[in-house]
Amino acid sequence: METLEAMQEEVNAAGANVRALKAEGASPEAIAAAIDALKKTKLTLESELATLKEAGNAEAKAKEEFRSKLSGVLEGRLFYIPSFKIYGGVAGLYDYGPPGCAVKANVQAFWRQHFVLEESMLEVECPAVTPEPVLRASGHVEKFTDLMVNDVQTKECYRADHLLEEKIEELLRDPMLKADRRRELEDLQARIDELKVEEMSVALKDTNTKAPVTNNDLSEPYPFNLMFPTQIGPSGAVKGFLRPETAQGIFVNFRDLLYFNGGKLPFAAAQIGQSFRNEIAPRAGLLRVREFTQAEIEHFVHPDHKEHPRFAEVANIQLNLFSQEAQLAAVKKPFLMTVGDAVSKGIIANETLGYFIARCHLFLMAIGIDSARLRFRQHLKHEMAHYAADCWDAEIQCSYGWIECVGLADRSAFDLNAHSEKSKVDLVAYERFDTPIQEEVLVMTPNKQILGKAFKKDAKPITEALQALGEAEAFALQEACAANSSAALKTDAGEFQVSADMFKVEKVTKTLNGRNYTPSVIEPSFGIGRIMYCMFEHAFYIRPDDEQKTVLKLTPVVAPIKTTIFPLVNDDKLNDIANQMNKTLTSNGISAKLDTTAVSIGKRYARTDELGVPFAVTVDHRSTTDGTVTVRERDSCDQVRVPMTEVAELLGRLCKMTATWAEATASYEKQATADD
Ligand SMILES: Nc1ncnc2c1ncn2[C@@H]1O[C@H](COP(=O)(O)OP(=O)(O)OP(=O)(O)O)[C@@H](O)[C@H]1O
Repeated sequence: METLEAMQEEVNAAGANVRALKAEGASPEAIAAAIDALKKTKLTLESELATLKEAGNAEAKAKEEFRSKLSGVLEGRLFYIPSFKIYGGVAGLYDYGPPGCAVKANVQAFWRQHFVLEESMLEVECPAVTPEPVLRASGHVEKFTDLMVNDVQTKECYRADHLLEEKIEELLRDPMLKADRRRELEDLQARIDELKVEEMSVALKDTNTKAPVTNNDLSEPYPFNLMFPTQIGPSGAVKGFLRPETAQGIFVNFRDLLYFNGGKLPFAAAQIGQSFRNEIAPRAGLLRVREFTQAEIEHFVHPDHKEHPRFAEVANIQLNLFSQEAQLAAVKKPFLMTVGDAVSKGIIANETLGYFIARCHLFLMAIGIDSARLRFRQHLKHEMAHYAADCWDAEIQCSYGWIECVGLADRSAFDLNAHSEKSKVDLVAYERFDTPIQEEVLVMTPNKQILGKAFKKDAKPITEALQALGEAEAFALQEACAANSSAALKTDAGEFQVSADMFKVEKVTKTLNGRNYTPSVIEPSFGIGRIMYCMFEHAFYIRPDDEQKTVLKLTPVVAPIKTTIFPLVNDDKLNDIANQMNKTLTSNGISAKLDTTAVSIGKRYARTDELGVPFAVTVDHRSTTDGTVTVRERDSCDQVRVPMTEVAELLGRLCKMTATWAEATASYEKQATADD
C-alpha cells in the first residue's frame, strides 16, 4: 500500500500538471484529461482515508468496549473506586478496595524483594510534608509547572500541551495538508514538551486551537505549579508543600546514609511512599492521578566509574529498545538488543543505568507485564534536562497508548550539588587514591596577630574572606597591596583596606592521599498505580467459550489471594477438611479464601477467576477416604489430585514462581476439569 504522503504527493503533482497545462494554453482535451487524472488520484486518497478512519473508529470502539468491561470488573470487584464517591468524587483521587490493596501490597513487597533486598539497598521513609527550601533547592518551586490555558468564557482549565497535541493530530489527518505544513506540524508535535510560554502561545494561535466542546477562544498559556502548597505549624510562617516525588528525602539524607554505609560508594537508597501532584487534567483512571505511590531508587556512584559489579548477570537480557536514533529514523521502530550490547555500543550510557533497565525489565515481567507490550524509550536530546547524562522510560502499551510507567535516569551530580549549595552542607564522598599524588596547592595564611590589632572584632570576617579567595584573586590582592601599599577586600562585614603584611599567599607542593567529590545519581523511579493499571489490562481476558467469564490472569506473586478453598458440597465433613486446609495454608503464608457458599462449583471458579486468584483447592468426598484434594490452575483450568499434606508445599513453590504448573504437578494424577 502506498503511504498517505506518497498519495498526497500524487494529488499535488496532478494538480500542478493541470495548472501547467492551463498556463501553457494546452488543448481543452489535454486539460480535461489532466483534470480527470487529478480527480482519480483525489478519489483514491479519499477512499484510503475513509478506510483508515473506519478502521480507526473500529479500533477506538473496541478499545472503549475493552476498557468498559475491564473497569466493570475492577470497580465492581473493588480493586479501585473513585474516592469520596458518595459526595460526587474528586477527579484524580482513587481508593483501593480489598483486592486492590492486596495486589498493591504484593507489588510493593515484590519490588522491595527484587530491589531493596536483592541489591542491599538502604530503605528510608521520609515525610510527605516538605519545607519550601528543600523544593526550592531541587528546582520544583520554580520549574515544576505545566502550561495551562482557560476557556475564556467558561474559565474551564486545560493543559495547553494536551490541547495542542490533539489539534495537531486533527490537522495532520487532513488529506489536503501541504507537505511543508505537515513537516512543520510534525516538528512542532515533537517539541511540544519543551515549548516555552511564548512559543506555546504562538503555536496555539498558529494552529487555531480552541477550547474543547465549547470551541471558545483560549486564554494566553501560563505556568501552573503542580505542587500542593501548605503551611507547617499554626503560625503560617513556615511554608511547605506536599512532595511531588519521594526522591528529595533521599538526597537530603545522603551524608547520614553514606556514613551508615561506612563511607563506601556505590550504594543505593530506596523509598516507597505517596507523592502528590495537582494535575491540571487528571484522566485515564489510575494513570494520571493527584496522589499516587512512587517507589524510587537513588543509586550513588563515582562519576568516572559507572561500571556495575553485577552487570554480567544481566548482560544477556534482551530488551525492546526505542533509542534516540530509532525514534529519529524514517521508519520509527524499537529493536531487540541485549543490554550488554546496548551498553558496549554506547546506546545506553553506562553499565549501572543498563543494569537497572534490565532489572526493571525483569521486575515488570515477573508481575505479569507482557514483554511484547513493553519498551524502553530513550529521551530525545531536547526532552532531557541539561545535567542528565542519559534517560530512558519504561513504557507499557495499554488501551490508552504507550504509557511511561518507570523513569530511569542518570542525573549526574545535579541533585547533591543543588542541596549542597543551598543547605551549605557538603554532600560529597571521599575517594582515596591508589597511589598518592603530588599537587601544587594555594596556601593563604592570614596574619591573625596583625589583623586582630588592626581590625578588632572585624578580624574574623576578614580572615574568612582571605581564606575564601581563589588562586587568581589571592595573587591579585597580593599584587595590589605591593603596588599601592593597601587594597580593598570585600567581606561579609563590609569592605576593608588590607596591607601586604596581613597575609601571606604562596603555592606549595602537597602530597594528596585522596579527595572529596560529588557522586552521580542513577535514579529508577516507579509509579506503582500506573504499573498496576497496565498490569490489569495485560491480565484481563474473556474465556473464549463464554462471554460472561472474565478472568484476571494475575501472576501468583501479585494475585490478591493465592488460593480459594471449596468444599464441593455443603457437608460437615467436607467443611471440616476445608477449614483444616485453610489453617494449614494460611499458617504457611499462603493467603487463602474459604468459600462454603452453596452455589455451583463453576460459578465459584468464575468468581475467583475474576479476582485473579491463581489456584483453587477443592475438597470432595474422595478427600474423606484417601486424604487428597484437587488443585486447579486458573488459566489452563487443569486439575490434579494432591495429598493434603503436600498442598502447602506445592502452592508455596507455585506462588514463589520457582516452578511452573507443568513442572510442579508432573507427578500428580490429572483430573478432568469441573468448570461447568
Ligand atoms: N500524575 C501521576 N499519576 C500517576 N503516576 C504518576 C503521575 N506522575 C508520575 N507518575 C509516576 O511516577 C513515575 C516517575 O515520575 P516522573 O516525574 O518521572 O513522571 P513524569 O515524567 O512527570 O510523568 P508524566 O510526564 O506522565 O507526567 C512515572 O513514570 C509514573 O509512573
